[in-house]
Amino acid sequence: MIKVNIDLGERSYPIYITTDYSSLAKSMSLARLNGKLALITDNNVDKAQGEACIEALKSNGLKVYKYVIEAGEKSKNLDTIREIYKFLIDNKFERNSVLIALGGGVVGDITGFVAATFLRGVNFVQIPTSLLAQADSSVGGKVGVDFEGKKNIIGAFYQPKFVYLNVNTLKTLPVREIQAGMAEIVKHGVIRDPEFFDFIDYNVSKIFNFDEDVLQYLAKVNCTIKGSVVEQDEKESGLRAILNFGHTIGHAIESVYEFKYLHGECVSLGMVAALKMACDLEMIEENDVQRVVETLDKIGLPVRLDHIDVDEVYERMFFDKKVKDNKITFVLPKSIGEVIQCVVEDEARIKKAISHLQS
Ligand SMILES: NC(=O)c1ccc[n+]([C@@H]2O[C@H](COP(=O)([O-])OP(=O)(O)OC[C@H]3O[C@@H](n4cnc5c(N)ncnc54)[C@H](O)[C@@H]3O)[C@@H](O)[C@H]2O)c1
Ligand SMILES: O=C(O)C(=O)C[C@@H](O)[C@H](O)[C@H](O)COP(=O)(O)O
Ligand SMILES: [Zn+2]
Repeated sequence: MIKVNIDLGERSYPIYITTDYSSLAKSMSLARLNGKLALITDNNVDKAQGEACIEALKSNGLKVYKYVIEAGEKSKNLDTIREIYKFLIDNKFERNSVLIALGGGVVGDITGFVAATFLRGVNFVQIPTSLLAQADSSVGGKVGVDFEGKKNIIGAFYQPKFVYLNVNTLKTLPVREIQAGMAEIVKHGVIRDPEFFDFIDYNVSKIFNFDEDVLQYLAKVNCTIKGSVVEQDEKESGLRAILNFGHTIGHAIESVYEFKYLHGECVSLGMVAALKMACDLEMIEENDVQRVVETLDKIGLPVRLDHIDVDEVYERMFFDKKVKDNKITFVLPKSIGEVIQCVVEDEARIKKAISHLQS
């Protein structure tokens, strides 16, 4: 088992990178979590992973209350939150209770938000089962839901007690979801680590063939990159916004197309648009842009769309959390491994970047 620590003072926690559920019960004891347990999952994950995970928890003699939501982004809203609150109240959950998120980013974001707000905060554990959740959403404490078509507009920062990352859960994940998860991994390489970017590019086929060593190394470096950014700026007052590379345009595409495209797919498109904008601004070499686009393409991620409604996407970008005084801050790469934050006010330039996505 590999351990990565996220150092946030009294909110510090370990990420355990494993290949099965056998250390889960021990991890619960180590974290001194012995209150009532609610496992929140979705219908797909429940079918694929529920039994093995619950069996592992029960080996501590723990009773597990399970709540299953419908899979997909459309569940990431306040209606689902309300139903989970009712479930917890009906089953008399108390302050020392533990909410376990078993699933992808949707389950993690929802469960974390309930944990942050129910009884003003109960214990929270992340067991990420999608590649995207293992590489990104289970780490760093951003939790929340979408509202009226706007992404993550209601939420909190709330850290888990630990993250239990079993790379073999990926074996039951659909290929399209693995591709989507890879977008956030490529993002980490582009914003912080050129060697890691090369590693990803070189190992694409091993990743898709579930090579345990490659997957564990991938998870370790990802969590270390994301963790180091979060450690320096937990509440996103500055540096952390670099983790939003590709998300300004990406989130807008996600909302405009009403979640027809997966989050990771939209991040891929958003990264391509940001790279093109940086190239137009002569900040990055064309060659670096091409390398990232080729890697995304090799993974099977979208790098353009048959049709893109440039005006709609532009309007929707103004709900981004990086908007201040109606001006948008973009995260733009200078090279593979380095990004800067930069206000871009020129509407024509922004629209040109979006229109680069039209095939
Ligand atoms: N909090 C953060 O920092 C953060 C970071 C990145 C993304 N996000 C959010 O995460 C969400 C996307 O996460 P996601 O891509 O994991 O989506 P998801 O949670 O919808 O999971 C993707 C799909 O895979 C299924 N699935 C997950 N694990 C499985 C497994 N092991 N076997 C079989 N099926 C499995 C799910 O049921 C779902 O259908 C978005 O809402 C995004 O905004 C949050
Ligand atoms: O952890 C972060 O910080 C991120 O920005 C990671 C993103 O990949 C993630 O999609 C996040 O949920 C986006 O946050 P938002 O604040 O732009 O809604
Ligand atoms: Zn993201």
